[in-house]
Amino acid sequence: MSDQNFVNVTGMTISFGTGSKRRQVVRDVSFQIPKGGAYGLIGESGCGKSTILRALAGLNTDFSGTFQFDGETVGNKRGKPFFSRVQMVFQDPYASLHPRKLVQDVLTEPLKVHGFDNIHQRIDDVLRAVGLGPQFRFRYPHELSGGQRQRIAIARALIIEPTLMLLDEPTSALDVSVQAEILNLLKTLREERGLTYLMVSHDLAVIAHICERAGIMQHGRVLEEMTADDIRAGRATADYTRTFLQASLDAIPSQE
Ligand SMILES: Nc1ncnc2c1ncn2[C@@H]1O[C@H](COP(=O)(O)OP(=O)(O)OP(=O)(O)O)[C@@H](O)[C@H]1O
Repeated sequence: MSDQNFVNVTGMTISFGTGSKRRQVVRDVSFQIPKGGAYGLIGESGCGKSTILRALAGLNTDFSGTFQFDGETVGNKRGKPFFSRVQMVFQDPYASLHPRKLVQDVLTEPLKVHGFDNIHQRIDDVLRAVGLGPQFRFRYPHELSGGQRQRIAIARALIIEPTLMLLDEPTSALDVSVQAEILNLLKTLREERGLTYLMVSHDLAVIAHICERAGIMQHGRVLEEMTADDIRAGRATADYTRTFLQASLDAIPSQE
């Protein structure tokens, strides 16, 4: 398979509940991401964005449709080789870091699981890569700001050198000024390491800053795909997208 389809999701449908309470929350969603590309899923709360990300990450394997990654169809069971290449960063850095673990331990764990050597060097390197010094090794999460915590969560994902990062609203729990710093960090890391991103957000400005293309979602469906330029220019085809864009356009910074 060519690099054009590093990630290829086809006809993904996800339901929750049983019997009369069964409800489809993701309906026939398809999208592709080239290697090194960044794709966004945007939509209002509850439209199914995180459910898609969780399914791709293997946190919910009960879906229909196919997920091909780097030329191979990913089955229901995700083994270690999959997680050494695909890592997820969650929305809330307060919830995602164990309160009683030193940063050093948080970063050592994935290295041990995936059999990496040179642990101390790798920790120093990844801390530098996310803009933190080696002294952060000996801090607990409660000694860190929200932005620093999210940098550690990104470092934890990055330290095993994945190729695909699944980013679930990685800045929405942060103050606005810190959001920009983390977005710029994600942008730099992607450029430096050739990472591929799938990012979920309800915020068009965030998506337009990071992604080249995005699917606009409503009620579990992708209504239309747009480029970041389309988003900035407010070029939408579907009525819902037009309204959604209009409400957010003022917040989108122009491309530098
Ligand atoms: N494990 C689950 N069991 C039942 N329903 C679920 C489950 N997970 C998600 N849902 C429902 O699926 C729908 C989509 O949720 P999802 O979290 O994917 O939305 P979202 O677009 O990411 O919104 P948000 O930004 O608020 O997280 C919601 O109605 C949610 O209540």
